[in-house]
Order: sequence, then structure tokens, then C-alpha cells
Amino acid sequence: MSRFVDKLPLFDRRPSPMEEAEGLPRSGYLGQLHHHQYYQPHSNMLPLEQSPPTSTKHTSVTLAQLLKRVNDARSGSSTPISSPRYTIELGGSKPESVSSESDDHHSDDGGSEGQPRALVLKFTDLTYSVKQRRKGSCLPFRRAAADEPELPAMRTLLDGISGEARDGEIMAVLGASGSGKSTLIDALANRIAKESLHGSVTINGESIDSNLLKVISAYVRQEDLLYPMLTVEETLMFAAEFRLPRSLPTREKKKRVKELIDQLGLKRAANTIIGDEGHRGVSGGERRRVSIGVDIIHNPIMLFLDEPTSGLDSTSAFMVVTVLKAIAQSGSVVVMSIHQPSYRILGLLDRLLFLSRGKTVYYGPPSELPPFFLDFGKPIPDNENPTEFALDLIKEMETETEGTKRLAEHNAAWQLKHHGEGRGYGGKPGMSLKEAISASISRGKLVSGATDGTVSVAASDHSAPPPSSSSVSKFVNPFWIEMGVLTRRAFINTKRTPEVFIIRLAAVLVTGFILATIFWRLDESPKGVQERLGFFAIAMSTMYYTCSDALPVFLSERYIFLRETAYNAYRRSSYVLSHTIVGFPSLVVLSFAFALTTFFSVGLAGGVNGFFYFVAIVLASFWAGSGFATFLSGVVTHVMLGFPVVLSTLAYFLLFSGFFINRDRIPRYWLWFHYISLVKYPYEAVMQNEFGDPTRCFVRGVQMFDNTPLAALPAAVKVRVLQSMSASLGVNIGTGTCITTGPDFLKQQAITDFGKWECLWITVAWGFLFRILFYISLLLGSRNKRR
Ligand SMILES: Nc1ncnc2c1ncn2[C@@H]1O[C@H](COP(=O)(O)OP(=O)(O)OP(=O)(O)O)[C@@H](O)[C@H]1O
Repeated sequence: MSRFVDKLPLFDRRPSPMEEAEGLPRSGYLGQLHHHQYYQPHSNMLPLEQSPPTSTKHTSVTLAQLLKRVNDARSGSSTPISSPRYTIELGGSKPESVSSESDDHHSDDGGSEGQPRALVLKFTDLTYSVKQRRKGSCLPFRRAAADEPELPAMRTLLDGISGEARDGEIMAVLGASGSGKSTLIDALANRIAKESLHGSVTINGESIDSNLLKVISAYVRQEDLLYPMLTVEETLMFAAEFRLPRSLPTREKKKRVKELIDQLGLKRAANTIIGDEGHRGVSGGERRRVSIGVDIIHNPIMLFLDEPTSGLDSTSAFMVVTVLKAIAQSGSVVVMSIHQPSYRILGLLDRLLFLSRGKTVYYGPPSELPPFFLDFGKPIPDNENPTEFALDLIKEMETETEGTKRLAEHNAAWQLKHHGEGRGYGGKPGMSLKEAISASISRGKLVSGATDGTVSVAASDHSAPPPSSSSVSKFVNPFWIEMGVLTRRAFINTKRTPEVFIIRLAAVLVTGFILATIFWRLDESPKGVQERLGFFAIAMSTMYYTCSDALPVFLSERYIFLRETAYNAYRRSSYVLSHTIVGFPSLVVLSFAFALTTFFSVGLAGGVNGFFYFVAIVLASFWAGSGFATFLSGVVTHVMLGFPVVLSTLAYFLLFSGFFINRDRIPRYWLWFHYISLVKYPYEAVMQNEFGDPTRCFVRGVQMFDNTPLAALPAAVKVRVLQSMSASLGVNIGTGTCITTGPDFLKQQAITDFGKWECLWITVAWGFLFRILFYISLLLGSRNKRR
């Protein structure tokens, strides 16, 4: 572990000036690891392994003053060291200096409470209720059973929760399953719609602009949402490209990824793919750590995590919380929910908030748990993990009729008695929000969306202008860089799942082969004409059917997309465009494959030009069809919903295309469907490509009796019928006279609306339209807030 901790770049592992000056061993995290003493009053500081906790205030002041003196002496000036330095505090550590200004404040006070902080996230009286539906209440005829308890219309998930989280510390939210932990984290991370959440959440006393919060914060979800075919390193590198400032050179981004891989203990898995059900990849614990890594890559100023340690073994969980602690100590506010912290993890937590059915039943440092429960009349037995004890007691009380009401009241009284009205532990911010963010950037925090100037200047210059929502751009990268990164990622994903394309190609080739053998070398007789019609109708609708595999593509990555766009990793338009670009070459290959297997074997007209037009219209059909399936994938939430919709809609498109019933025979009130049928346009296009030539004749002389009851007559009889017909009509119709040319046939089929090129462009336009609709569905459908 010590080797692992030594590698943590976020910790200042250099010997502190005081250590150097006094020849003391290194302070830092190890000192804390070796001293799991939770029952010290939380204001105590244990700065060094050997230091007895005498007068905390005295120790801290002396340390701070000494540090300042040594710093001054070493630098030969009074300029403060800009990198963060930490003293180790029981139950947490805190930055000694955020700026020269805050240094002074720290010197004045020394205790962890009541000090001015760089960042204070304060939440007051947070209350959130949701409408509650009784099972089956949507059925008007359902009657509640006599013994069924009447449920209230609203359910309160958070009930007047107050507290604060501060930079340098980890605040942990604890409670039984369903107590409201995730809901509280969502409320703090601005993931609940304003109109639904009552109470206030402020940072340094100011309510924060949603876009600015997205830039300075990160939210780690409970679920792992990762691309299965990317390796651990690639996953983190893409996260770095989306979250680190664009002014940071790629070399630095790579370095940061390597550091994070080391910190999270992922070195051995770095080149392994994430994996899924079908592909063996990293272990569940490693995947969890990668998920966390993706969101902490930029060392965010505000970090919210929903059960980051769930599913991890105790060593990995400790490793993760250690990294979180390092992030906190580099000047971030870290809020996380956790089920049952081990002893070691508890030593890294600074502030605990226990919830029971949406109410606070304990709020304070771990060190106050024993006196709190002693005062409540339930002393924590020696050697028992205090959080385990608290959770067990809470669970037990929840089963009683009164619930945890008494404990909640005890907590309220405790807060009032020990921490006064404000319940804020006195950690007042020493600067405004903008100044605090600016100071964070100065200390090396990478505010992803900050403009080039702000970041580069801020990294070295304390006088850098503080960023605001106006000086921080919404997106990290410009459009074309996003496009490049997304295209590269989509390309890698596609390349690593060749089976998807191979199956599609196989489906097209098999269909082409079957059609080629069935419609082999069609002649120009009326029968051949009918068969051509059948070939075109089935060919064009097959194009669309094979496109339905585009449906699961977005559905499978929908939640990754939602996670990434929640923090403005990229524009939705870049996503749509990059996926279109990556998918297009495969459409071209499929079009050629289908055209080559069918065009010549069926004996279609037009020679080389006709062939390329045929390729173009097949490609346009694939383009429109995949656009349609992609659009649906943005609207439906599950593939099981999507497939029936795609398949039935395509069946209707075929029905109204003009093949089964021509336009003139379609009832007027259904005519609109004929015009929105995706199959109509490519069908009419290939028909015109085939029958557009007026010099080609498809019905000559007695062939006019084909497909009629007279077809069965002997040829000589048909010739006589033809002669008598021409005599009675007074026209000369011989056996070689052309009765129906191609254009005549098109007229009979009511294919007169558009020319063949118009049909091609309309099909292409459909493809664009569906992609625009897909984009709109992403805009409207990817709200990340609870209502
Ligand atoms: N939209 C909703 N409608 C009704 N109840 C809801 C809704 N959302 C959440 N809940 C309920 O609110 C309670 C708190 O949910 P929350 O996810 O915050 O719990 P949790 O403490 O994070 O649980 P866990 O530890 O199991 O993740 C749960 O009982 C849940 O069923």
C-alpha cells in the first residue's frame, strides 16, 4: 500500500518543510493510515505520526506559522507556495493554504471548524416529494381492497435535509437501502428539477449556474456505463479528451491517464477491454474503478458519487476512497453515498450524514458518533464499527411503530446544542464562488470548459481573472475536435465488433443470392415485367428491413450518451454526425454487394449507367432506412419496443408504396401515407431506371393476351383474335407491333409523380430528415434531471 500511496500525485508526498526542518518522518497520508483513531474529537489534528494530540489549536498554529516561515526562508520571499500542502487531521485533512488570504485565516484559527474555507457547499431544508401511484391505479375499474392501506398521494423522499460539505473533506451519506441517499446526492448535484426540489443548495453562499456546475463538477453514477470494446486505457483517454482542457497537450493528458490508472490500481488491466456478456473483459471491481476514473479524470472541484464502492472488495474500496480523499485534499468538495464503510474507509471520511426514510438522523464527524449515541442512551460498544452500529440501530428502529422519529429529534437537538442554529459547523467560505473557482484553477484544478486563456494563465498566475459561466465555455472542445474524437471512438468500437457488419453483409448477400436465383435473367415478356415489379418491391423493402439493425446501436449506448452529455462532454450534433460518418462506408459496401449479386443476374436494364444508378438508389435506401431506425432508437427506450415499431412501419410503407395497389386506387384518405412511404421513392426510382426507355417494348402483338384468360388459347387462335381486333378497330396491329413501351407501363402503374433523379434525391432527403429528427429527439429526450 505504501508503494501505491507513494505514487499518488495528488498528494503532496514531498517532505513538508517542517519535516525537513526538524528531521521528522514524512507526514502525508500514510501517517493517517497508520492511525485509525476515530473517537478523537474531530477538531483534533494529528499532524505527524509522532505528534501527540496535545493542544490541537496550538499545534496547528505552530505548524502553519512554521511552514510559512520555512517557505519564506526557502523561497527567499514572502510569496506563498501555490501548490496545496496538507496537515493530517483525524477523520480528514485539509489544505493549509488555498491562497495567502486563506492562509492567514487558518493561522488565526487552527481548528477545522469555524475556519474560512475555499469552497463550502451548503444545503438547507432540502425537501423533495414525488407523486405516488397505487398499484393498478391507472385502471379505472380497479377497486382498492378493504384491507389495503390508503397511500398518501405524495411521497417525501427528502425531508428538510440541511448540512454542508467543504473542500478538503469527504462528506458521506449513509443509510439503509431506500433511505434516500441517491436522492440526496442527486439533489446536491443539481439533478433534480428546480421546481420539484424545495430548499436551497449554494456554493459559497451563491446559487450556481447549471452550466458552470457541469464544468466544475462530476457525478459518478451507481451503474457502470462504459463502451465494452474499449480498453481501460482507451476509455480513460477518451474521458481525458472530453474533460480536460483543450489547452492541455496530449502528452499531459496521457500522463494524467497513466497516473489515474496507477492510483486506481488498474495497471494490469490497462490494456484489457472493458467487456460485456459476449466478450470477456475486466473484472467487475476493475470496471467500477474505471467508471469512477472516467468521472474524476479532471480532478473536479465538486465531486458527487453515488455508492462508488458498491461491488468492490475491501482493498479496492479503500483504494477508491483513498483517491477520492486525495481529490478532496487537493481542494475539492467530495460528497458520496456509501452503504457500510469499513474501519479503514471510515478513517478517510470527515463528515457523515445518516438518513432514515428521507430524514437526517445524524449529521457530524465520525468522531462525534460515540458521544451522540451515548447521549441517546445507546452507547456504541467498544471495538464495534460505529457506522455499522448506527446503521443496525437505525434499521431496528425503522421496524418499530415510531420509526426513527426519536433519533431524528435527538439529532436536531444535538445540532442545536453543539453547533448552534446554523448547523453549518462554522465553515464559512473565505471568498466568493468565482474567486474560489479561480483559486482552484490556480492550484492546478483543470476546469474543462475554461477558455484557453483562463486555464493557461490561471495555472501559473494567481491574478488570473475568476471564471464565470460567461468565461467558461459550455463545451471543452470545438465542434471539429469533438467530431474527430467521437469518430475515432465510434470507429474503434465498430472495428472491434466486425461480427455486426459481417452478419449484415451476409444477410444482404444471401438475400441478393436468393433474389438472383429466383429472378434469374428475366425476359421482356409481360410475365417478365410482372416479375421485375416483384423483384423491385422485394428488393427495396429488403433494404429497409436489413437496416433495422441500426436500432440497437444507439439503444445500447444510450445511457453512456446520457452520462457524457450530462456534463457537456460534447455536442449532440457532433455525436449524430460522427456516427453517421462512421456508419456510411459500410452502407456503401452493402449497396455494392447487393447490386453486384442482383443487377446482372436478374438482367436489369441500363448497362453500366443503369448499374451505378441502381447502386446509388440502393445506397439511398440504406441511408434512409438506417436513418429511420436510428431516429426510432432515439424515441423508444427499449429494443423490444423498437423492433415491432420498425417492422410494422416498414410493412405499411411497402403496402402503400404503389406495388400492391397503385396510387390511383389508394383511398383518398390514405393517400398521405403513400407519400410518406419510404419504399415509394426507391421503388419508383428503380422502376423508372428499368422502364424509362421509350425504345424498349414490353408487350408485342399477341403478348397482350398474357395475364388474361385468353393466354391459355393456342398461339394460332390468339393471332386470329388479334387480326379481327385490328380489323374492327381499323388499326394495323401485327404480331410484332409494340403495344406497351416502358413509359406506357410506368403510366399504368401510376408512376408519374417524380422523375428517377427526383426519387433518388427525395430518398436521400429522407435519410437527412430522420437524422435531424434523431438529433431533435436527443435534444428533447436527454434531460438528466428528476422531476
Ligand atoms: N419516482 C419515485 N417514485 C416513488 N418513489 C421513489 C421514486 N424515486 C425514488 N423513490 C423511492 O425513494 C426512496 C429513496 O430512493 P434512493 O434511491 O434515494 O435510496 P437509496 O438510499 O439510494 O437506496 P440504495 O442504497 O438501495 O441505492 C426509495 O424507497 C425509492 O423506492
